[in-house]
Amino acid sequence: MSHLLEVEDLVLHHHVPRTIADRVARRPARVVRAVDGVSLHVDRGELVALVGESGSGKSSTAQSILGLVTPSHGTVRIDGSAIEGLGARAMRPWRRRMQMVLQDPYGSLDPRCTVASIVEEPLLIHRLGGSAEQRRAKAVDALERAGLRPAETFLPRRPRELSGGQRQRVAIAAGLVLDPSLLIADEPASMLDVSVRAGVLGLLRELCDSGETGILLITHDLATVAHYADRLAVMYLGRIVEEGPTRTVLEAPAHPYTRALMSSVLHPDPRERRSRVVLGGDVPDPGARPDGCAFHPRCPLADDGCRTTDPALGPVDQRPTEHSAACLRPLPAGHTTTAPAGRTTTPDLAGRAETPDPVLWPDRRNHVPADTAGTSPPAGPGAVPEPLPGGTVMP
Ligand SMILES: Nc1ncnc2c1ncn2[C@@H]1O[C@H](COP(=O)(O)OP(=O)(O)OP(=O)(O)O)[C@@H](O)[C@H]1O
Repeated sequence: MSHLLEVEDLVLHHHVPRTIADRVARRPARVVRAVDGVSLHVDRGELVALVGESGSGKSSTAQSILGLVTPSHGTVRIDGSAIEGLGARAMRPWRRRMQMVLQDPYGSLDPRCTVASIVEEPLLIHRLGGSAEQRRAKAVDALERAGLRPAETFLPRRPRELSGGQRQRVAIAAGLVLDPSLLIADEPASMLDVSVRAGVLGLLRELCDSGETGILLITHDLATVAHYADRLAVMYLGRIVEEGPTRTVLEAPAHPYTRALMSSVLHPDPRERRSRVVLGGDVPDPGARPDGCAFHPRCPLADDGCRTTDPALGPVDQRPTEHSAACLRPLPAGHTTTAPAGRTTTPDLAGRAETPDPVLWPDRRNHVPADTAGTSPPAGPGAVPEPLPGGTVMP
């Protein structure tokens, strides 16, 4: 059976025009490989999180899926039908089925409009909804589904009269009014207070649980999605470097980049001391992708092989699982690996063996059974923080 959304080998290259300085220096035009061969799928009732640092290509992936930009290569299928490269007219019915929720509930809503007109507008654009009464009824239904109850009391209000969380719910209602099968939410909670974030993300989870909608949630915040996503796809420099069921990836992050993202998440218990690796440097320029594994300049585990071999996304384990990583030395839970020096050991992010972080470098003895494992990392004896190359360690 076909997936609700299936993306295969998606590539988006931006051709950056030469500046005067480039011409003077006789530098060629640059090609930015914002998306560099992404494949993923989302099913109905499923919330898939696309996670990565700023500049990793998450928004470019979303825009390519939605047809807002034309991908250079690859296939995007909705319920088995290929939609990439369709013209505006042919794309119209598909646009209705794919709605986007943007990051900024302050900027995305017209301050002059009432909630009623904001939520009814997509029906008018797509010439749906019938009479004014029918459109109003659909708007009320969408607001209720977005958790704004009683919906009638919100209809005459303007965005400035609403809280940040309520504005984001209005934006979600404006997407829901078209009954989309796929919702792409680009950092929908990142501009909201922590106290209302959970409400908005919980709403997205509820929409998935109703079974009709699938959601691709784009975020840089691994901690937030841990509680809501069914599957994670971790993106680095235009490619997916690790993917799998959320619990599997968080319990046994196989790619050093995923482990570094996890370690940069603040732990709620300040008494727990464990080494946290905050990645040094920025995502490299996608116009000058490093040779070999693109993560190797920031990876303390990189060896000569990583500098020359570009690893493909492949299964982490020999057992049939959905957990994949693009790393020459992926580390599932309890695994040991050969450190650069040739010893068989469990290395820390610096490649040293003596003080493995029990959370990021799980050991079989610390393994948390699946039924007791929550989304927060298990407590364990804390390693004494020490500076690591390529990053900063914080207690
Ligand atoms: N129109 C464009 N022209 C040239 N380069 C672009 C263009 N749009 C995006 N890029 C580059 O493509 C890369 C990926 O950008 P993208 O916005 O998709 O990343 P992101 O992971 O969504 O980041 P953020 O979370 O900051 O939005 C970045 O290096 C960005 O500078």
